[in-house]
Amino acid sequence: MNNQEYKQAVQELNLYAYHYYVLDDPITTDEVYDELYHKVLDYEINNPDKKLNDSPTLRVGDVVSEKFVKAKHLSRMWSLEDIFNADDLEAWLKKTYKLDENISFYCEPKYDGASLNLIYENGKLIQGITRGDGEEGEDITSNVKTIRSIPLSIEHQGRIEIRGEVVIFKDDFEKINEERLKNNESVFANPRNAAAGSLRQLDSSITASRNLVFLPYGIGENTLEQKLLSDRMEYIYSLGFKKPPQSRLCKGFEDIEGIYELMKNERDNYAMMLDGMVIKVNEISSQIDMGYTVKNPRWSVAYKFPAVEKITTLKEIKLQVGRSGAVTPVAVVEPTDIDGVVVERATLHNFDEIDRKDIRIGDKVIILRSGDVIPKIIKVLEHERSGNEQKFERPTNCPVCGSELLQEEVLVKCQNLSCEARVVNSIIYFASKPCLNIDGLGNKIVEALFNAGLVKNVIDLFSLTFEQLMELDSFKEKKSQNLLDALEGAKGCEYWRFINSLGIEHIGEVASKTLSDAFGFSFIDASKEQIVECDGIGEEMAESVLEFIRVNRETVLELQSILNPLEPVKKAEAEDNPFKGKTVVLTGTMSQPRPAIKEMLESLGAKVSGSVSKKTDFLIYGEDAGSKYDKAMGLGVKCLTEDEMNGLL
Ligand SMILES: NC(=O)c1ccc[n+]([C@@H]2O[C@H](COP(=O)([O-])OP(=O)(O)OC[C@H]3O[C@@H](n4cnc5c(N)ncnc54)[C@H](O)[C@@H]3O)[C@@H](O)[C@H]2O)c1
Ligand SMILES: [Zn+2]
Repeated sequence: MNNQEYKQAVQELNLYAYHYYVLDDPITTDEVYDELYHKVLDYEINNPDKKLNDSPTLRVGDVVSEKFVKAKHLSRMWSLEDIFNADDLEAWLKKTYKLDENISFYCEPKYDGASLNLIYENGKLIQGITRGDGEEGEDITSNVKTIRSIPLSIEHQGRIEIRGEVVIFKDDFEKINEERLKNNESVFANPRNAAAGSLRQLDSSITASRNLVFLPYGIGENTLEQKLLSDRMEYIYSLGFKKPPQSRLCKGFEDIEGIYELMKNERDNYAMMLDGMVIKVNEISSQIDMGYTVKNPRWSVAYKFPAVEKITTLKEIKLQVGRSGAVTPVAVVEPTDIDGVVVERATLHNFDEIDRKDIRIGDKVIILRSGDVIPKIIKVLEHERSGNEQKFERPTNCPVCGSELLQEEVLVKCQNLSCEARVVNSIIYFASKPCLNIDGLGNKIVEALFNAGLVKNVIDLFSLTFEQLMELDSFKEKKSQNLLDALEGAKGCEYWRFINSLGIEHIGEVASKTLSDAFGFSFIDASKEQIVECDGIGEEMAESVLEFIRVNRETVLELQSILNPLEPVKKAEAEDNPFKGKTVVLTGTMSQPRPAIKEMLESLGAKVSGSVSKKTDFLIYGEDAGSKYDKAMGLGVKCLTEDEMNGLL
């Protein structure tokens, strides 16, 4: 890097930082930012006399937005030096041991959110301030007071600054985006932006609606006497703050690498996004001796995880037609390795989102892949356009059957009930695990059956003959017989499976069970009033059921007579007990398989649900409980061990 390039890089970094910190709308990935930042840092080490005053290496964060009233921190807030691999760690440890040999390390997750400083005096929360430039930030006290994991009063009387990260849990983030798509609003790029943007709202009621969570990671000004950071943090948790989902005291390199690997491998299972692990010297007296650079503590470092966001090129937009006829756009991108997985396709949500973001073929885009969620395009890099990018034309006809498409609110739908895509996908759905669970009826086979003209709907499946199957390519005796056996085996299924397999819009496994339990075979004659009385079934779902039955009554009856499902037995009313009528979630390893415990609880009249929400009454946890436990604690749900549960019975 020469001086000219250095000056340019500083400008570029400052522009990135402004979009990231002030506007909460980054225009590049952390990876690109970090790489350039380190080049700038190297240049400055070699050319200290050329260092620019506005270099990002000299500053924490960015200027404070004028939208808010400014407020000073009692003691300064810092950034963190970052490292990326075992060699960096070794070098960092060497440097740190030189300052003090007798140290140990406290490791905890690096949360990817927005930093916040809380000031308490005489046991009362008096101010909440964003980090800002480290000296002063934005006074967002009224927003902060809406966050339920921030106690408004604590038992500690002395003046104290408690620092932490404000995050949005990953599944809340998905829900917010789903909701925004439904309301025709643009989606948040990632949980970090959503958290930072929600925290820095001028209208506190918006902050309050976003389910933000505060995780403390440090202490500023204080009068504490504990000599170890880990003891101080324990004390903070005891005041009513959330604990990290993982933390460990480490002696040195081996220990640190061990817990780093563990957190990195588990990162998808935590409720919140992590972008690394933070290592801190545990002895407070050593921390004080080591002190700070202009920007970072010398006693701490961020050990980053591999990036989950990458820049790639959008090559093509393909169209997919689902079983409901909904046509969705799918992005085909230049194959890109993200944390060990090559990503070639990404979701674009819907056509309105393409228009809103003005996504064009040939654009450079940021894609995010985290956990098992489908990779998404979260951002178009408009400033990188060459002018050769092509606008995408919204389809007017079904890409599969050619019939005219209809716009239904935010969805674009093929109305043709015998459209191959609709038929094939609905048969695949019919045979899938949570429906009739018919082995051997995947994509390829259903397509072959459809193309041979043997199957035009699910009822046709049950008149297939051995001879017909044998005439198909790739079908030999065994495969043909297996398929016929599997179809025969679907008969006599549980009634809820039958309901679920119909593919009624908005009616999934849980609702199917509810309807089956509530109505049994008279499900088909239930009225809207009766249906909405069921727990967890709203107006929209009820209307969807009625509309489906109205149109498909004959088919449903015919299918029922073919499948001959078991009539659900009405459960005897359970005797009074602490779980009756309550919603319970199970997590972790227990003394018996979870389905057995689920059944036991259901027989007591409890509803056992798969995910934790505000409506959950109890979480019952076994060993190695992960994100569900964190989430339940965050929401204040009563958490019981298996023994405690048994104790209540
Ligand atoms: N994409 C972009 O355009 C862009 C622009 C600027 C900065 N960035 C990103 O921001 C990073 C630099 O920003 P920074 O100065 O905020 O530093 P940082 O995010 O690397 O580290 C410091 C911050 O980490 C947070 N943190 C989370 N968990 C913590 C824990 N357990 N202990 C201590 N702190 C914890 C705190 O908020 C703290 O202020 C860069 O690495 C870059 O990836 C990206
Ligand atoms: Zn079609």
